[in-house]
Amino acid sequence: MAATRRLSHSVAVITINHPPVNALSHSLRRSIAKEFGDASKDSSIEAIVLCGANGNFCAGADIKEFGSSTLDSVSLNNINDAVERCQKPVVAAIEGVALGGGLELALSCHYRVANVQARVGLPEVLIGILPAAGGTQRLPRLIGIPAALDMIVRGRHVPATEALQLGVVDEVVKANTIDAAIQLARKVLGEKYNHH
Ligand SMILES: CCC/C=C/C(=O)SCCNC(=O)CCNC(=O)[C@H](O)C(C)(C)COP(=O)([O-])OP(=O)([O-])OC[C@H]1O[C@@H](n2cnc3c(N)ncnc32)[C@H](O)[C@@H]1OP(=O)([O-])[O-]
Repeated sequence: MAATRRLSHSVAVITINHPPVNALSHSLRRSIAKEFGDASKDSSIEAIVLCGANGNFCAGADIKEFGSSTLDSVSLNNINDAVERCQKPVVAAIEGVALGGGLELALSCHYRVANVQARVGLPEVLIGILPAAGGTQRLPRLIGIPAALDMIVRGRHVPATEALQLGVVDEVVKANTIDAAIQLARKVLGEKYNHH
């Protein structure tokens, strides 16, 4: 399991890979933090796209690690704060599911592009916990308190088209989600240069 990085023009594409659903295990979090940190510092990189392998963005915390005493040296909160603070535009490309900590990671990105088949949600309540990696702050900020509360207390999976209407995602595409995210990043960069 690892996050890998490739370059498309000046956009770094970081792929989260932990089959089958890219659950955020301790070692995956370390790997994301490393790749993201390196991309943030690399002066040849102007924007970053975060995406998932295996047809999914990320199904959240690794349930198989719940109750284990692994020292949490790289918390998802640390990663999310670094993503949000990044000086370069960061775009999430969401295929499959972005659930729980996976959606919280996507919410920390500056923009979100979703495949039309994707689903997003905060299902924590269904397993007796609350979103704890920024979702209870970032989601209401993005879509307002009533809509965010509805998602948080019901834990339902919201289809991409509804997520677009609610404002959880910025764009929905039928195919080539990662390419669309790269395009969006390049468009944002173009706007930045046009304003200077
Ligand atoms: C870090 C900060 C705090 C964050 C907290 C959270 O994120 S809380 C929220 C945490 N997230 C959730 O509560 C989401 C819970 N997951 C789901 O809702 C569904 O599994 C699904 C929609 C992701 C896929 O549905 P589907 O019908 O297409 O497939 P399926 O259900 O048959 O699963 C396929 C395989 O994936 C495995 N696996 C799945 N999720 C996890 C996971 N999180 N972990 C590990 N493994 C996971 C599953 O065991 C199975 O493995 P197996 O047995 O083949 O070796």
